[in-house]
Amino acid sequence: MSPAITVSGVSKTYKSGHTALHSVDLEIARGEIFALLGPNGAGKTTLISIICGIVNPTTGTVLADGHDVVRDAKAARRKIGLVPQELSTDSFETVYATVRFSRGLFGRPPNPAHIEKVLRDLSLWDKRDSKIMTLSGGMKRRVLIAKALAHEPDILFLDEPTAGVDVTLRRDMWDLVNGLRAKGVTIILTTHYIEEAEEMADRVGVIDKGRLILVEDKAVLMAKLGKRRMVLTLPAPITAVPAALGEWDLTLEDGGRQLVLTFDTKADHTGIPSLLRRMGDLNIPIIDMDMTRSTLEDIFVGLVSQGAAA
Ligand SMILES: Nc1ncnc2c1ncn2[C@@H]1O[C@H](COP(=O)(O)OP(=O)(O)OP(=O)(O)O)[C@@H](O)[C@H]1O
Repeated sequence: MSPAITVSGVSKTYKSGHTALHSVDLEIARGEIFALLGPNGAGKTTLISIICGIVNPTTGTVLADGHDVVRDAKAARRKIGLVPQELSTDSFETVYATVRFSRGLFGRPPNPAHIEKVLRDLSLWDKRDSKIMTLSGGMKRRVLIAKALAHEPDILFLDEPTAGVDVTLRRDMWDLVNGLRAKGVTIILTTHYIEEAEEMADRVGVIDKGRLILVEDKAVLMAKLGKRRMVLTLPAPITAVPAALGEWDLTLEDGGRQLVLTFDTKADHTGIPSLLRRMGDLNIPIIDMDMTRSTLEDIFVGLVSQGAAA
């Protein structure tokens, strides 16, 4: 089966001369939930806008469900729903009319049962006759999602779905994403929130300064995330890890002054109590003990700052 999205060699230089994307390649499988992480200005919105056919790439091609988003724009767009960051117009229309109209835009026949389901799923049914301009920010955000789902897209883009939203909407959003996942909808979300990627994504991509610098299964990243370090500071440096401590995953750092144990927090045994007992038996003194953890955030910040140094 062909991928849901194929991005090949996509670059974007705006009229201002600023290059927002440098030759991005990315494949997204059907039914996958893909989180695109990156700092402000990294190029996330530009990439999404190109895939959705709103912005033209300077070079490269994008296929959505096999349709070229520039040459075969109409067919590609029918497959795609986009939840943008902001509601661009404060409409006098009602919620129901707005969402129904969105469906019509994509040439889909009317389906009141589907519109009702979408509005109910998003707790908007009671507000169906309200004018958009009278709604709270959170409710407007729900309308954006309803509009994107009105034409039953196979691929849904969520651009910063939970930036600045309250906890209830955030939870509803996660439930909604899980419901769509169960139906086989492909979901691509951009986010600043690492925990959001951890909660929802199958795969994570990190974009920095217009370059996709990492694409990885979340499980692999979480395995890295699960690593912890216990740092034992010794009163005097040693030249090698003592042979009697060979059964633990130990390394020497800080010129032999620190003995570092790396362990997996998810493992049944961290090895800490037995190591400390053995060191006591061997009369190896310790003057300080510290725990550090590598998180997805660390991995992300590390990658992005490496990019900054380059
Ligand atoms: N229409 C435009 N004309 C010129 N430059 C633009 C335009 N749109 C975006 N840019 C620039 O391109 C870069 C990438 O912007 P983009 O909005 O894609 O980043 P982002 O990762 O989505 O950031 P954020 O998280 O802040 O939304 C930024 O430096 C931005 O200023």
